[in-house]
Amino acid sequence: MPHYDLVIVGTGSGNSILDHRFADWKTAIVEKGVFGGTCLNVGCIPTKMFVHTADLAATPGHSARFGVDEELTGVRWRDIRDRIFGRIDPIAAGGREYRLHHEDNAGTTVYEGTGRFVGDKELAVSFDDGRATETITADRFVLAAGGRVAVPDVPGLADVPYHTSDTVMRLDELPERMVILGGGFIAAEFAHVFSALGVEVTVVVRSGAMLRREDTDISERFTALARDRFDVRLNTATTAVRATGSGVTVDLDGPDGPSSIEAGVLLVATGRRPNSDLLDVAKTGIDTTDGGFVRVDSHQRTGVDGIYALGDLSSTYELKHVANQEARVVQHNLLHPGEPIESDHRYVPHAVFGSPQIASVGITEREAEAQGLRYVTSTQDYAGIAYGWAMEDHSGFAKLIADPATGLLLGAHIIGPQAPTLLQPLIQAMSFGLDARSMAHGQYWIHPAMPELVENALLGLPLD
Ligand SMILES: Cc1cc2nc3c(=O)[nH]c(=O)nc-3n(C[C@H](O)[C@H](O)[C@H](O)COP(=O)(O)OP(=O)(O)OC[C@H]3O[C@@H](n4cnc5c(N)ncnc54)[C@H](O)[C@@H]3O)c2cc1C
Ligand SMILES: NC(=O)c1ccc[n+]([C@@H]2O[C@H](COP(=O)([O-])OP(=O)(O)OC[C@H]3O[C@@H](n4cnc5c(N)ncnc54)[C@H](O)[C@@H]3O)[C@@H](O)[C@H]2O)c1
Repeated sequence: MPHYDLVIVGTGSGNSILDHRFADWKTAIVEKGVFGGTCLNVGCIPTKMFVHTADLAATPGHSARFGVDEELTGVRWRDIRDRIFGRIDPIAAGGREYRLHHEDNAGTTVYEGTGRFVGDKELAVSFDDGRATETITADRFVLAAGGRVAVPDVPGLADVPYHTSDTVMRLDELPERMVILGGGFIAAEFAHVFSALGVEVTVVVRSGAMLRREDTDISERFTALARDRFDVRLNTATTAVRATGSGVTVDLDGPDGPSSIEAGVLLVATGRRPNSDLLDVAKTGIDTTDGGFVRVDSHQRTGVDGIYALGDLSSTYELKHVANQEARVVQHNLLHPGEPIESDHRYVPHAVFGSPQIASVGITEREAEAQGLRYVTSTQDYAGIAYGWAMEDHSGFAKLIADPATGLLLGAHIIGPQAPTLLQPLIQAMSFGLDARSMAHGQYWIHPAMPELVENALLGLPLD
């Protein structure tokens, strides 16, 4: 049975751990799918390439108010798709090739199969091509096996062809109509993408708002704007799904009673779940949460000596920048076990790249209330800053939540053009303990640029 110093399961963020400092280690990487994991192949990167393309396609729809009459004369879906994956697929293939054949990886064995624990630090790797299962052991493991799409229990769903974020970006043809189940990140981003490219989109949301985990003001504004663009069914249950003629019929039950929609494509976007069950982590003594996330401490250590976990397998954030940060922590702690460092989860931001964009860090007003904090808020509309006039923006805003005594920011939420870029200095302020007054007054703000949105929001905070 081959024994290693270190085995890494998963080539998403896990693939970034091995570098020249591990050259003397006997290492193995186990990957069941495409090298590079979710973000590169079916997540962040292709979706944002589609989002940017969708932004371009949507431009003629709102250019007339500037006195510029533009017309969208066509969308070449296959060209869009092939340009995007023509860029991504070679990167994944290059990553695989590097680990398999480059001299840097002379000490690394790549197992292109599925790992599953069968005993204490014993991992059985099975292969799709009929090769016999191999069992490997190691002193240390890094579990970076991510998560997968969670498919809801809807009657009939298992019997119809449906898509998920794993497959929908590789469609051969755009459908006339698409039904999206779910009102979260993926629904918000793909509704924008496909609607901008000419597909009639219906979004089915079981609660009363899209993106309801955002600050309520943000979620309400986003939902209102989404309803102007797509058919958004709120407070609606999906009761059944049936295959019909050219696609799928989705039976719904909402505030106006039962209804049905026929669509060429059904996209299921109702969340993801960690792969701890497929990896059978319990067999090596690893504990999981009720949601199936591998339990780790602040050093990314599981309860089993020498086994670390990171990313979507152990983190409820399910964000790439979190997985990457945790991978750096694990890398350090493998190399310097006597001086372990901790992951920093104090101010984890996220962004939703729909239209409009949303970016957020820290707590929402709802959370501030629930925690009984003394707080103040300030909201600045894009419409109130010069660049907002230039953009004719009438719906975006930045909302800040701060401690009135110290001026330290507790949360920052932006909805509107370039929201993630505008949020970054606020993340920096929170991370480095810069108070709102110092941030607003202690530097120049370029006039008349978009960051004046942030400056004015800071100045608007009614601090003590
Ligand atoms: C559509 C979509 C868009 C997204 N957009 C963003 C975004 O804009 N910004 C952002 O921050 N995050 C985004 N995310 C989330 C982000 O992709 C993930 O948080 C991140 O990729 C997680 O990285 P990871 O290394 O933990 O897991 P993954 O990248 O999922 O890697 C896990 C790897 O392990 C392999 N594996 C799993 N089980 C086994 C096994 N038993 N044996 C062997 N190999 C195994 C898998 O094949 C996979 O390659 C998006 C996700 C999706 C689905
Ligand atoms: N820009 C980004 O960072 C980005 C983009 C896409 C995805 N992601 C990551 O991928 C993860 C998955 O995205 P997602 O949109 O699938 O999940 P999500 O958790 O954001 O949204 C899931 C949606 O499905 C609904 N839902 C859940 N179960 C349901 C059921 N049984 N029936 C009907 N509706 C149900 C929820 O109420 C919610 O509206 C996200 O949590 C996020 O971390 C990130």
